[in-house]
Amino acid sequence: MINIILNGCNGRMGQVVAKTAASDPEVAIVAGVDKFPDAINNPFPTCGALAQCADISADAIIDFSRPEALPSILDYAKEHHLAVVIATTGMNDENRAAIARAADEIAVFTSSNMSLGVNVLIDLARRAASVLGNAFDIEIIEKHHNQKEDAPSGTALSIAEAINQVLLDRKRFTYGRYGTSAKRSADEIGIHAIRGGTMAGEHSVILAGHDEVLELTHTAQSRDIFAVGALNAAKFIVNKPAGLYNMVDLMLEKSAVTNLYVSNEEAMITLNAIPHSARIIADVFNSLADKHINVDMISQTTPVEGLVNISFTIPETDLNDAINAMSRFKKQSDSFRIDVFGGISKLTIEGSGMERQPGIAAKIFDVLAQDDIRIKLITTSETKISCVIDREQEEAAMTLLRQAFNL
Ligand SMILES: NC(=O)C1=CN([C@@H]2O[C@H](COP(=O)(O)OP(=O)(O)OC[C@H]3O[C@@H](n4cnc5c(N)ncnc54)[C@H](OP(=O)(O)O)[C@@H]3O)[C@@H](O)[C@H]2O)C=CC1
Ligand SMILES: O=C(O)C1=N[C@H](C(=O)O)C[C@H](O)C1
Repeated sequence: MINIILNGCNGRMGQVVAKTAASDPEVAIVAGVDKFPDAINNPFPTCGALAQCADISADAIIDFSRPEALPSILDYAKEHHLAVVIATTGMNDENRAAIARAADEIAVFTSSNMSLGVNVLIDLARRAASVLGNAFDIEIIEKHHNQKEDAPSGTALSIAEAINQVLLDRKRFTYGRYGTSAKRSADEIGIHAIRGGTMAGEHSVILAGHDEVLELTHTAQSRDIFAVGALNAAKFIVNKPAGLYNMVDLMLEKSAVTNLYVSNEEAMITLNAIPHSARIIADVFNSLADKHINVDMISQTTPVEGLVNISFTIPETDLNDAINAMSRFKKQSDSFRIDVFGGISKLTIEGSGMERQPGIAAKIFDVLAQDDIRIKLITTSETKISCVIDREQEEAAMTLLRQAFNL
């Protein structure tokens, strides 16, 4: 259970976060803070200032209030070693510097938009700008309810900053456009704020070129998405080391491992003590290719006294042909030996966030060690780790890995 102090609890977002938390068994709002604490009868103690929460035991603070609240939040969190989720927008450079300093001591999560969709929009906008950004005009339009205090929205600024990053900071931001000499120049990103009614939030990125327009839009259909995102952020940073975290970190952790699958139609061959010669090694794989044998995993040891071991997997049905093809290399060294492993399974653990998430391989080794499941061959790429194990241990390995990675 994660115990949360909710700053700005009586506001629009504060109330939605409190309601969302009430139906989430993993979190509890243990206290709220707002300027006028008695304005709403909350189902948790509500104080007029964070300092009055001193006797309340908590793990994290979630803040949906005003930038003015920031210094007291950071001071309180540092003093009580709490993680902080800052969702409040309209922060100035001084606020951002204070957040960066606090992140040396505590875990701080910031995002101008806690929804998953907007963070994907930012990624898409960045990609579109990297291809079109110097030839197309880029404009951002945001629409919000008539009670919003800051303009443009924090999200619109995050989108503009992300786009400008890929354009090497070559664009300046133009806020609205008015007048008789308002013709657009090429070095602008236009940012426009619309206010009205109860709109929860809409952000569009327009890339306008000659005779074509690409428009990317995200619409928040309720505030629930921000509340769910903020609670997920709290779950994510509690117990994390001090540092600055954001939605990309959260999404990467979630996507670190997304797939686990097994294939058991392969066999493995190890060529022991083959000369470390580029020509001979090329010939090994040419002889397999000549017999139309599809090689999957390949791993080579570092050379010792001019010899290496090479292991590879092939379809089990091609095993005899492969052994025959390899026997011609017997004369290449006195100690040359072919080891053949049938009855193997290849486990593949996959996830697009893997390359930026340390500890995945360690976790796999740890998990398999619980049942003394020994890896015979391992290969990795940015998004995959494949391990060959004995087929009779396949079921146990799959169960352990599924549990460990919640798959
Ligand atoms: N990152 C995200 O995903 C999202 C961020 N936001 C941001 O969250 C913030 C709040 O939005 P919203 O809930 O709509 O705004 P509201 O004005 O409805 O709520 C803010 C609440 O905080 C109170 N407050 C003001 N100052 C303090 C303080 N120093 N300490 C504690 N409470 C204080 C306000 O009181 P009073 O009204 O009396 O001043 C109000 O009750 C905004 O900056 C908004 O842009 C909003 C949605 C999503
Ligand atoms: O004030 C709001 O309502 C919102 N504020 C955030 C912002 O400024 O970007 C996020 C969301 O769009 C709603």
